Amino acid sequence: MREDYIETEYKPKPDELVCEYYMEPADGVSFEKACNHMAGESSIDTWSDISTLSPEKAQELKPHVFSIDKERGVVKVAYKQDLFEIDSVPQILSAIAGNIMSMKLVKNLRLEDIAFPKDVLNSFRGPKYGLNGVRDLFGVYDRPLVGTIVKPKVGLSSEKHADVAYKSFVGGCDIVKDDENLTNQKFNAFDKRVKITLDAKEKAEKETGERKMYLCNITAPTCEEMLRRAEVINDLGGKYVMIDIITAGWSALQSLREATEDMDIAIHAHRCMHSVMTRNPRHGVNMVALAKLTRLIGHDQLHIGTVVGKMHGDKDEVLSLRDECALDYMPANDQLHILEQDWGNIKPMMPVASGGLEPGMIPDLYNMFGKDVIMQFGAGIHAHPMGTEAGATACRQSVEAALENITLEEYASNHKELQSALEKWG
Ligand SMILES: O=C(O)[C@H](O)COP(=O)(O)O
Ligand SMILES: [Mg+2]
Repeated sequence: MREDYIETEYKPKPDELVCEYYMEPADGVSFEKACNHMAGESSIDTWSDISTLSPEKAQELKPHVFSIDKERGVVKVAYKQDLFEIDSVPQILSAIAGNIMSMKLVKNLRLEDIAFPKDVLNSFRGPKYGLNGVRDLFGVYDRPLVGTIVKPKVGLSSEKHADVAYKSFVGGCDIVKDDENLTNQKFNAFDKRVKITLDAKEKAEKETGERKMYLCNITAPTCEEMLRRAEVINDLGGKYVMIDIITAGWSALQSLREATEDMDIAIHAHRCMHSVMTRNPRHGVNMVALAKLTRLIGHDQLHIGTVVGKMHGDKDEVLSLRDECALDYMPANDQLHILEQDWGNIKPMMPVASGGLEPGMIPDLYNMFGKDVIMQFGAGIHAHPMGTEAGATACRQSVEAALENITLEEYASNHKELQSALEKWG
């Protein structure tokens, strides 16, 4: 192992990918030694001197640890883009979040953020629709979009599923989506569900005069089957697919984005299982890095948390995820471990707030997110005392109250669905 990767005077070059890490060396290991091994193992080096690594090659490709803050455990590394297959998220992650996460020399290691150089950005498609394209799909520009997740998560027949979707649509939902663990089970097979739920969507569109979308989960055992399911939806005139991004895997996400280039299909990204990597603040991968990779690949909308709902994620974290989805230029924020990123031609993604939400939370969500968000309610609609349709209506009423800056109590006085929701959830 070479021990010359630390150069705190070094300034990253435009052809380098920069990573920020949080690092705790193992007991008895110096911070510098851990830095050198982490930078080497993630690029050109290994645990002992290797005669096959020439000084010239090392000079050309060596990583630079250009910033160290021992007190906070923060380390920044610049990697030459030639180290990577620059249009492959799996390969990039195998380097910058691969073996290094398992090294005995570090007690804890967390990839906080990745800043992509121009050539990497340009080798990915980014979202086809993105935030503004999603708005165009609905023709809705002046309010947050409202969605539901059919509940129960699993167990309904396809017919019952389509009926719950229909009631949600006519009650006021713009979006109905499958839950993350509903794919192609015996009780509710994919091909039947997608057909009759899209029929229910069309019926509701005719009755309400609003554009509606059904986000069917195409997560599948193989890429071939996932793409077949996307094609079925496209052939039926569906405009959306949903995918579980972590369990499906990065190659599947890239394959899906490539395939949808020739379809009229937007992609909804559900992040279930992300907490295996993102929840421990001292080890793993920050959700910000995963969100940036999802945007780079080109999914159109992503779950980012709610602050007020049932999942972990404080306000700072959720809002920096929102910004990383939606801004064209992300300024650096040292405190939040955010690196500067100019997104160039990569379109913004629509942020999605979902998990443990009910109508009474909408004004808080609106204050935090503004209009550019999809708010999704599972139990917050299907556990409404007057039923699914009224639950959806209560959500739309709450959005109206938030937009008009009227208290929910006041608005509820002549909107019975909202009144009933407030009585149930307080
Ligand atoms: O996938 C999701 O985001 C959850 O299923 C939301 O459901 P809930 O609103 O009932 O928590
Ligand atoms: Mg869910």
